[in-house]
Amino acid sequence: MHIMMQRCVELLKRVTSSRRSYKPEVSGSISGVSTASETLELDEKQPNDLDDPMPLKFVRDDSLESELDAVPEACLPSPATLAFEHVQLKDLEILGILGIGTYGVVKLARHRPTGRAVALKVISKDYVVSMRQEKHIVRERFVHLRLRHPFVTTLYQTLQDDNCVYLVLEYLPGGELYTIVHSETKSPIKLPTGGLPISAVRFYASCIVLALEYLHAQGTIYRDLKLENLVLDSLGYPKVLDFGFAKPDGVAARNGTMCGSLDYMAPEIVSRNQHDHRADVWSFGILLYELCIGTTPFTHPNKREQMRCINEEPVSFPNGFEEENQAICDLIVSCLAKNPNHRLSDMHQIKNHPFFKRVSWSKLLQKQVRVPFIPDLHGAFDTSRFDFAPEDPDEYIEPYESDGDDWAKDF
Ligand SMILES: Nc1ncnc2c1ncn2[C@@H]1O[C@H](COP(=O)(O)OP(=O)(O)OP(=O)(O)O)[C@@H](O)[C@H]1O
Repeated sequence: MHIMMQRCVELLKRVTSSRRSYKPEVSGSISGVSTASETLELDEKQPNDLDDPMPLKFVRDDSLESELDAVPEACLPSPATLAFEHVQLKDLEILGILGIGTYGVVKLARHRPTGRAVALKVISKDYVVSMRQEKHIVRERFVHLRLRHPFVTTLYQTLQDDNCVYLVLEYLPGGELYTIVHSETKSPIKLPTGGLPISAVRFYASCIVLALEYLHAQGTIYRDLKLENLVLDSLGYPKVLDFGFAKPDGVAARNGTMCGSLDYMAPEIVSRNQHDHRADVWSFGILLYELCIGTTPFTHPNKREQMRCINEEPVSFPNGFEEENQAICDLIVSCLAKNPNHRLSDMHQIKNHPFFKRVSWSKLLQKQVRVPFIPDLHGAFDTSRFDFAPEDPDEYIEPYESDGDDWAKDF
């Protein structure tokens, strides 16, 4: 494992309590995948295999250039639309580590000139190159910078120095939705039987519907919907973060691109068929199930068997749940049709489903509805909703030696 990531993982391990047993602290990637039935070839730097209980993130390079060509220029961010720009690294006081992802360490920082809290996603250039993820990181920046929505994390700016690229994000102090669903100690609304009360499910799901509706209208497929990528703001509203797998939808996804977390992955992605925004509808169905039940519906310690379940097994609910919760179960089943042509086709159809009948979408968008859980926070720098680790003063960052390909030039 890369040394910087390893040090951060060690640091967080010291403070991390219970996490999803099947969530990796740093997940792996599979390269060279050709068909689902073939043995998946693993990147030698990631010693996982299909029988490993750790989940994998599936990544395969696809051409960025043609996707960028397909995005109308009007969609690109104008500097005038950015609310918080001209941040310089020297102005950021790093306070500690909020989270570790596959590619980045996310730190809390104080912007000294304004006194504002920001989340700084730090990504080692050496790590990016060693994992052959240059195009995905460039795409994350490209897609995320132009997004502005109440339920999408704002990316203010990107930066770079010799060894790292940086994403300067708004800090969301309410913690991950994962914590609300799974934590025994930090979730006052988690049901003893697992899952959340249906009214809370409806609230979080409605916000996510609006976020996905916005992303799809922007021509972006998100492709990485999961509880860990939904973080609450100070009012308790969830926001989508992490656009590492998002892609402009201008060009249909080619065969072969596997991306996202397997638990949430649509059958057409698992089977390496073409996919579009309906892959997000599937992931939304999985998320709904997890919000209700407390687990995802297609899990198995063996990844090949899990893929078979995703492709073949019908979704089933615990005893009695369906009888008492017909509307949400119907919605889940309609999102989890194996064939994307038989699925609810878009967020508009989902909004019109009876489960959301009483939702006032306009009030929700203005954040004027009753929230099931308001984080108890003390100030803009409160980290109590995270497994926060003070920054390691000895943190080592692998020096980066460019081979001449200036992939980070726009950061
Ligand atoms: N803006 C933010 N505010 C608060 N916490 C954040 C923010 N951004 C990220 N985090 C925390 O850091 C974690 C990792 O961030 P992120 O998902 O962006 O990294 P990643 O490397 O892309 O991860 P992944 O493994 O999902 O690809 C999140 O799950 C969350 O806990």
